Amino acid sequence: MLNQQDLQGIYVPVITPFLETGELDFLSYHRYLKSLLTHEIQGLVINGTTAEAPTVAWEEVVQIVQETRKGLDGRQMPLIIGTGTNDTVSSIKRTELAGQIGAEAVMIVTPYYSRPSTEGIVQHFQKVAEVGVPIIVYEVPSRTGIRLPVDAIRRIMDIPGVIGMKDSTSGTELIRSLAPYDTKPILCGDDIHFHDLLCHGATGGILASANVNTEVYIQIFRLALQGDYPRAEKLFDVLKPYIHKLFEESNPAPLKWLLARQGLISTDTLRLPMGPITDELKLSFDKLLHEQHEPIH
Ligand SMILES: O=C(O)C1=N[C@H](C(=O)O)C[C@H](O)C1
Repeated sequence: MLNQQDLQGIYVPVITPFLETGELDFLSYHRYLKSLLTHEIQGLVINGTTAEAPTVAWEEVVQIVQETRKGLDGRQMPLIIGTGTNDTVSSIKRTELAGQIGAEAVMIVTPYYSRPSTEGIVQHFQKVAEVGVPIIVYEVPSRTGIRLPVDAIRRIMDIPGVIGMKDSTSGTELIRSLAPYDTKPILCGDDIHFHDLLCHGATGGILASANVNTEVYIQIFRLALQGDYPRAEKLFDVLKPYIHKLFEESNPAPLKWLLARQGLISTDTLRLPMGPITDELKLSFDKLLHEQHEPIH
């Protein structure tokens, strides 16, 4: 099981490759995973936003975990599984099941859609934490429609079993508000703010864009760890145009297109209501890739 000290470095949220028919494509998954695992990443996040969690059934998540372990071939690497929903009971059930299949931690998103009260949200995290699998709180207002007040985040972070947070709040306001307190580790979950958050004490990131240029992300993290933020920023500036393109349309559609273009997955198929990127983005992404260098796997 993960603890607070483990929340350091680059965690990569994996995609879920599909065949054109919409079924899971494990041939592609293994090719993609093999390439990813050539890097010294800290761990993998399965069933996150990047994995299209809303359209992947739990039975499929179990299969993906099994295939991931096969791909790891004995290598020790933490697997974090996304088990948060907007229903406390189902989040508890999924967290129990994730624990049974060996999740080292789970990622629990702020419950969305039903607009629960702050009190209800704190209780949601308390109940899920009682399962006993370490929790990474995932705060992503742009997707959930809720921005938790700092007090509530502090209460949630204080829950035993919560080991840290993935901050996707688009900026440094939250991390700066938490800085005066002895808070648990914060991982950046908003790719374009990775360097900014490192400067404010983030201990790493869970970054969809680190599926490509992975080595550069690792270097940026290492430079920040040494306190060399200017060099880290120089490297990060190189990544910015890619990050902008990867998030110009909903993640993970641009990422899947890019991985398919690189031959790592066989198609860029997404499950509806998600769909492929527009021709305009394909053209402008191609232009970027020709002007700059192709990303490093
Ligand atoms: O799946 C994830 O984990 C991530 N999802 C975010 C999103 O798509 O909103 C982006 C972040 O890079 C990681």
